[in-house]
Amino acid sequence: MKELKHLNKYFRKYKFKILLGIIITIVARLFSLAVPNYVNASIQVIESYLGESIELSQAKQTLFLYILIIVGTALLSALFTFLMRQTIINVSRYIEYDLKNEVFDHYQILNLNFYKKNRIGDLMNRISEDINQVRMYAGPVIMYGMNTITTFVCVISIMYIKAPTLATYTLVPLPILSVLIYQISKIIHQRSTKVQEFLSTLSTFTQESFSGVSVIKAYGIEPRANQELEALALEGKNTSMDLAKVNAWFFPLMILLIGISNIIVIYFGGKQYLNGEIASFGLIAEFILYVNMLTWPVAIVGWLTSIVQRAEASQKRINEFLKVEPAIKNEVATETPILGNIEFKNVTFTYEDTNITALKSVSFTINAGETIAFLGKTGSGKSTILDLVARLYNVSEGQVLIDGRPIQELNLNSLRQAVGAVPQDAFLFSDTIQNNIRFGNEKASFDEIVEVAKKAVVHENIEGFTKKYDTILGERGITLSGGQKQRVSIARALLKDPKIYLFDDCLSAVDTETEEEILNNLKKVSEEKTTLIVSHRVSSAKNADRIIILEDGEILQEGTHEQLNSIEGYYKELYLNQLSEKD
Ligand SMILES: Nc1ncnc2c1ncn2[C@@H]1O[C@H](COP(=O)(O)OP(=O)(O)OP(=O)(O)O)[C@@H](O)[C@H]1O
Repeated sequence: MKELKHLNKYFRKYKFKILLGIIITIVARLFSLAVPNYVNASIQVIESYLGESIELSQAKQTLFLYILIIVGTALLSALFTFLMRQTIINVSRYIEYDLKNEVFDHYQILNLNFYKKNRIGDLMNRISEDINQVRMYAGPVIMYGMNTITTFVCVISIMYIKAPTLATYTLVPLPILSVLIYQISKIIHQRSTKVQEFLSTLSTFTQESFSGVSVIKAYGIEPRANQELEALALEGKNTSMDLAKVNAWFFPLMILLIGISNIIVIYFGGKQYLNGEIASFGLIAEFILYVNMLTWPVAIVGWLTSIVQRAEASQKRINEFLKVEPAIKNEVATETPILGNIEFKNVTFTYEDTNITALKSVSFTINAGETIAFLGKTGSGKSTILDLVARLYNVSEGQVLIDGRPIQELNLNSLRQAVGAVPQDAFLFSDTIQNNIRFGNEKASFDEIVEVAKKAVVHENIEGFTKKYDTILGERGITLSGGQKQRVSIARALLKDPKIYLFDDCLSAVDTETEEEILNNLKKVSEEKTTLIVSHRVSSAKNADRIIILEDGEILQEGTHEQLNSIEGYYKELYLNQLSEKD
């Protein structure tokens, strides 16, 4: 129960609702307790009439009254049972909502390394399936737990007050039932965990097959994919059958034990009645009803125990992530305006997960308003520089300074607001094109969106779609070409109108003519902005104020196009190569 303590703050938050729920539960049970008593009383009325101690009309009148009481209390009990669910189950839904928000908010502040270390499926599972298990603890366990305790205390007390010997005989099978159900619940739990794990494997497999369907088809490996799925499905069938077998024992066992208890009541009750130890056989009927009232709570004890165990395991998984401290924290409460001067002072950066040192003692200065291009072979550290400017990671050694201040002394929000990043793999949401661009500035008008789309040279493409800017993208809609995606992503950054632009190889899928047009537009837009362009093409870099060539995380060359072109080296070679390719 150590892990579940995390929920105490929520229990405190909803304490009045929970208290009300508990009171309602007790009231509901008390009303239901009236039924067996009046069934007994009704039988006694019939006994009295048969014994000729009361008249028929009097018997009818009393019976009518008792039946009204039985129906009335049953209805009231049903009403309060409904209210019980409405209060306690609602509280569990509130707690589920709060916990989901807490976990999601925490996910949001964790940095990219966390997402590298953990699989998306696992993150999704913890925020959905695990929280659902925990909800079962916060709702049904409290509700059925209270119900069980109230029923137990009241029913057993009444039974002992009315007929202690018969009560003892009647209750004997119940602990056996409880232990058996607990054992079965445990096996059910183990086997359903296996089924859950299997379902997770199956959904990962199918999701990958659907996402990679074009590769599967292109390589003609459908039969292999089918075989793999068949093997998985067979395993799934076996695990599900194992679960079904043990599930099949649950209800027959309960019915058997209820039956045994009923027989005990009838046998011993009947004997006692014949011996004159109990006054009326109405009491036997009353006890049969009590036994039936007790059976479900007894059976449920095992079920509740397994829910608590499952919730504890799930909360442990949730707590593991909640305990992860964000590596990048906002340490400055007040906003810090940003002008756009950037300085790298002997920056060394090693990726934690791969231990790759992507940058080795890199130093350069970029003045606000300058455009700098970064070129170099793949893996030379270009994208890493952009990530460090946006403080997606903290540097390992050295310092990144923005406007002369260490980057960690800036308000993180102000920094991220000041940066307009266009990543290498443009990510677009399953939404309209318009909303995808508006992501850069929620308040932008439609005209402003069109204007940036024109600058990113994607307006005409968008106009070509039937629904134009309302075209839905992604899984539910059309798939844009790589170049179109990149340009929508550029439009999004332009709409943000930031102080610093970070363009990470974002024209790689665009033909050179369009590239030129976009670069000309960008030049106008980014005149007063600090612009960092990462590219593999000289055409994207040649107009920059300065070009930095990286190799293996170190600066190899630095200068203007003319300067670098006048000396032998990587840049000139690349320029000549690309020039001849163009010709
Ligand atoms: N998120 C990451 N986790 C671990 N290692 C990384 C990560 N991103 C990059 N690396 C490694 O760091 C090195 C530099 O990568 P980076 O992406 O900065 O290079 P790049 O010059 O932008 O390459 P490209 O031109 O192919 O985009 C590479 O060796 C890469 O494998």
